[in-house]
Amino acid sequence: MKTPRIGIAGITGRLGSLCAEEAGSALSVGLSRSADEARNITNDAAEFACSCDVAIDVSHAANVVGHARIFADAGCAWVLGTTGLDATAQAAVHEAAKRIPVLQAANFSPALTLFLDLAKQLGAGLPQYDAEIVETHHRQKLDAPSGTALAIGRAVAEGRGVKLEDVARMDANGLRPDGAIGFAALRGGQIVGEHDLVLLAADEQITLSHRALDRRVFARGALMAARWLSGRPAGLYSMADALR
Ligand SMILES: NC(=O)C1=CN([C@@H]2O[C@H](COP(=O)(O)OP(=O)(O)OC[C@H]3O[C@@H](n4cnc5c(N)ncnc54)[C@H](OP(=O)(O)O)[C@@H]3O)[C@@H](O)[C@H]2O)C=CC1
Ligand SMILES: O=C(O)C1=N[C@H](C(=O)O)C[C@H](O)C1
Repeated sequence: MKTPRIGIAGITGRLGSLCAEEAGSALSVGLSRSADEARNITNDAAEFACSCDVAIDVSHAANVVGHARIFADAGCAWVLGTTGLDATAQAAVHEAAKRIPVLQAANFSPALTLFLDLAKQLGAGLPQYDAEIVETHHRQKLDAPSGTALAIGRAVAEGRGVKLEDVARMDANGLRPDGAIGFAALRGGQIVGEHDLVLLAADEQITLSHRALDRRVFARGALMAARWLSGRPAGLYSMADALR
């Protein structure tokens, strides 16, 4: 099978630039708000989508609705790692997945992908324990809580047979309701990404921790996902699907 041509949306960014390095000769095009012909970077999403077989999108949530339509029209596969999506953007992702293969992952790390399974198990096995999710990221990060923290929360909620939207506690003011899943976000320095899931009872607590030590772990995961996704049927896939 031929190597897919890889495009990177957000190619000038912290993660996008590492994805470009990892893609090597498979990199066919980049997308940025500032075109740079010498580096084969366009600012036209439609031109971008026609110049690659699979787009790795690590840009900004504000672009997701537009990318969903443009990538689906062009028929290019979409690896979506951008976080901070609102309900409208998420709905656009679901619509696009009816027409093209889409792999959406808030975190491309293989270990973090397994963490989500463990979080679901812990949620199911310890339904009465207070669940708290603490994440820490570099000072430049725009969205909070992180997409990964929300994915961990969704996994715990799924294990408990509830919807995260019904039990999420974003603000610790007031008495903690039973069954709440709490979130706390810290921002500072150049922390690549830290996530802790803590389950607390009166007589014990358990903490599941993940530390991304090098942002390259995400870039490598994104490239693996892109190679896996290219040529698949339309549908919405996860990192877990790619790692199976
Ligand atoms: N799934 C995963 O494993 C990971 C996901 N992420 C997510 O990827 C995204 C990018 O992260 P990161 O690389 O750190 O961010 P950066 O800010 O470093 O890069 C994002 C790039 O997107 C471009 N961009 C396009 N539109 C906008 C906009 N409206 N506002 C700001 N930037 C825009 C910018 O490039 P230009 O100015 O050239 O257009 C910018 O360089 C985030 O959503 C982050 O949470 C991050 C790490 C891991
Ligand atoms: O913005 C980041 O840096 C990261 N974003 C992702 C998220 O929001 O979960 C993944 C990782 O934690 C790094």
